[in-house]
Formats: sequence, C-alpha cells, structure tokens
Amino acid sequence: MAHLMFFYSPDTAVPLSVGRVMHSNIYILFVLLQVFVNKTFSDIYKIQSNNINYCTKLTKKDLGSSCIDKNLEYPLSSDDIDLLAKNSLSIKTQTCVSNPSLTCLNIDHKSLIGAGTYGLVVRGQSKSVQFPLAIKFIKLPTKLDTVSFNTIGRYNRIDLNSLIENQGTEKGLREAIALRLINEYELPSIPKYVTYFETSSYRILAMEYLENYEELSKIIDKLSSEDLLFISCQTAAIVCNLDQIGISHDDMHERNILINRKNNNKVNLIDFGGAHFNNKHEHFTSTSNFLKQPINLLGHLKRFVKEDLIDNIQSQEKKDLGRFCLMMKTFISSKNDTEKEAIPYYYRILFEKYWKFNQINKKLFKCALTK
Ligand SMILES: Nc1ncnc2c1ncn2[C@@H]1O[C@H](COP(=O)(O)OP(=O)(O)OP(=O)(O)O)[C@@H](O)[C@H]1O
Repeated sequence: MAHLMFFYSPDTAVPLSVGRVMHSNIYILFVLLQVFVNKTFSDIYKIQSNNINYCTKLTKKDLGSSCIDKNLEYPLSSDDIDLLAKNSLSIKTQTCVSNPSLTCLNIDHKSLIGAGTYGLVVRGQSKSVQFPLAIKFIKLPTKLDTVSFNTIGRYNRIDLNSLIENQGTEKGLREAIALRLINEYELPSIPKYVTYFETSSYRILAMEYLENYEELSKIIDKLSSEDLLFISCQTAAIVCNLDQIGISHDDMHERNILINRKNNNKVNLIDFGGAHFNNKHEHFTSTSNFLKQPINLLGHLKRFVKEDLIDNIQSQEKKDLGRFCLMMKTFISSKNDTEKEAIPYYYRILFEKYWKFNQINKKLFKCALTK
C-alpha cells in the first residue's frame, strides 16, 4: 500500500512532456483520467491514514513516526481529567492539534511509552505509589453508525475502528482483572496493578512502568544462545506460575516479553488483554505450545536445544495440555535422584541441561542465573 500511496498521492504531477506530444482533446481526457485516479486513491489514502490499526502498527515499530504526524489524538474532556485526578493520577497533556480549544493526551517522545492495536500507553504518576506508571488508554466504542459514503452517495464501509475498539473494551477490563489477581497472589515479573476505571470516552488502566525494559522483538537478533536460554527459561517460569493460579496469558508474542538488558536480561510479561481465567483449555493452539513461548523464540530454542527435545515435549503437550508445567513442578519437588529418574527423559534433560529452575516461597518457579 505504501507503494501505491507513493504513486497515486494527490501531489503526483501530470507529466508535462507527455501532454505536449498529444492531441489537445486526448490530453484533456488524460488530465481528467489522472484527476479521477488521484481522487480515488487519495480517498483510499485518507481511509488508511485514519485507520487506528494501520496507524498504531507503524508507531509500534518506530515511536514518534507517522501516527503522531497524522495526529492520532486522544482528546480529554473535563470529565476525563476530573476522573484522572480523583484516581490520583497525573499525566502530561497538550493542546489538540486539530482543535486548539481541546486538551489532548501528550504523546511526545517523553510521554509515549508504546502504542498497541487497542490504545496508547503513556507515562504517568500517582500520589498513592512511589514507582512511575504506564497508563493505558483504550478508546471506548464509537457508535457503529459511523458509516462513510463514497462520491456517488452509496454506502461505502462500516468504520473499522469502531469494531476494533469494541474488542478493546473487553481487553482493557480483562487485563485489569488479570493484573489485580496476579498482584493478589504476589506473582513476580508482571507489572504491578495500580488502578482501573472508565470515563465516558476511555478505559484507563494504570500499572507499574517497567523502566529500562525493551521488547524482545526488537533485540532478539542481538542476543546470544545463552541469553535466549535464560530468557525462555524465565518465560516458562512466569507462565507456569500463572498456570498455578489459573491464568493463561494466551497472547504470547515477542512484543509482550520485555527484557532488561541492564539487569541480567530479567524478563517481565505484559499485555494481559487476551488472558483467560479458568486454565481449562479445550484444545491446543499456537499460543498454548508447551513452553508458552512465542514462535520466534521457540525457533531459536529449536536450534540450540539438541535431541529434538522441543518437538517431543511439544507433541506431548498436544496430547495432554498442562503436562509441561506439571513436569516442572514434579522435577522441583523431587527429593532425590530416584524421584527425578521417574520423570520422562526429555523433561529431565531440559531441566538438568538447559534450564535451571528453583522454587521460591515454596510455590513460585524461578530461573537460576546459570552464567
Ligand atoms: N507496564 C509497561 N511498562 C513499560 N512498557 C510498557 C508497559 N505496558 C506496555 N508497554 C509498552 O507499550 C506497548 C503497547 O502495550 P500493549 O502491548 O499492552 O498494548 P496493546 O494495545 O494491548 O497491544 P497489542 O497490539 O500487542 O495487543 C508494549 O509493546 C510495550 O512496549
């Protein structure tokens, strides 16, 4: 599409040299055709640049890019601002670019943390906690009657944004519930929940800001096999801790795994908008692979974990979902070598040779730094 936009941008000039060699009538026809083509594609271009999904995908890769130029605005009403204050939250605001009489969420490079499919995450503070905050704003559904019409007045399309935002509504609430539960059980390596509330325009979730963390997707190619083993071990420990309290993340991908390279590649897991709470999966899905590892990380693991361990454990999990975490638990609670030997070979090799687990506070899994 970027290619098309380049070619058919409204700024594309009609080449003069071509016009000169043409008969004048043909030339007029040619100009009209160009205008028509430009108009049609400029309409498509407008739809694309107003589409939140399209816009945020670009921003996610490169913060501060096109979305901000194209004014991805989150206007704040006085009701929104009051509720933020009532919840002891403070954020930076700015005048809305499209309408200077309105106040918008500030999304300059100091404020904007990230943009996902469903909303924006910005920096903030709270009087009730000491640590810095990441505050997620999810726009409430716009009315489904936001239908646009094409030039000859016929129904064109339902606004896709409103459908996307409808899903976001559920996502925000799910994430708040998951984070609250995780906090109550004091599970480590997941941002601390601070508050969740709704205004007439937004779902707002405030959580701990993970300072000095980077998305695994952005650094995966710079990491050594040793680093990746430790990161995958920590991910497995986190998801098995979640399994123990009946929460399944269900959206494991490299963008949701944050790494602190300044602190021994410590892992934190974010984005619980797709979380499930009963832990009783009916079928095996790509996000419920045995390690609950995202696909790219799993690919790396397969290269340096020998003896087809990964494939074997994976196929076991397909038959009996939850087996991997159960084996991890059995391994850790084994009191002697005889008990360990009763654990199937592949799991034993993985835990003895590649991942070193221990348990803290009697029930939490933790990865030992094996360097
Ligand atoms: N607590 C946090 N601390 C630091 N950065 C965060 C935090 N939460 C989110 N981020 C950053 O913001 C980005 C978007 O957040 P998140 O993935 O939760 O949004 P989303 O709308 O649910 O995204 P997705 O499109 O992946 O569903 C993340 O990829 C991450 O870089």
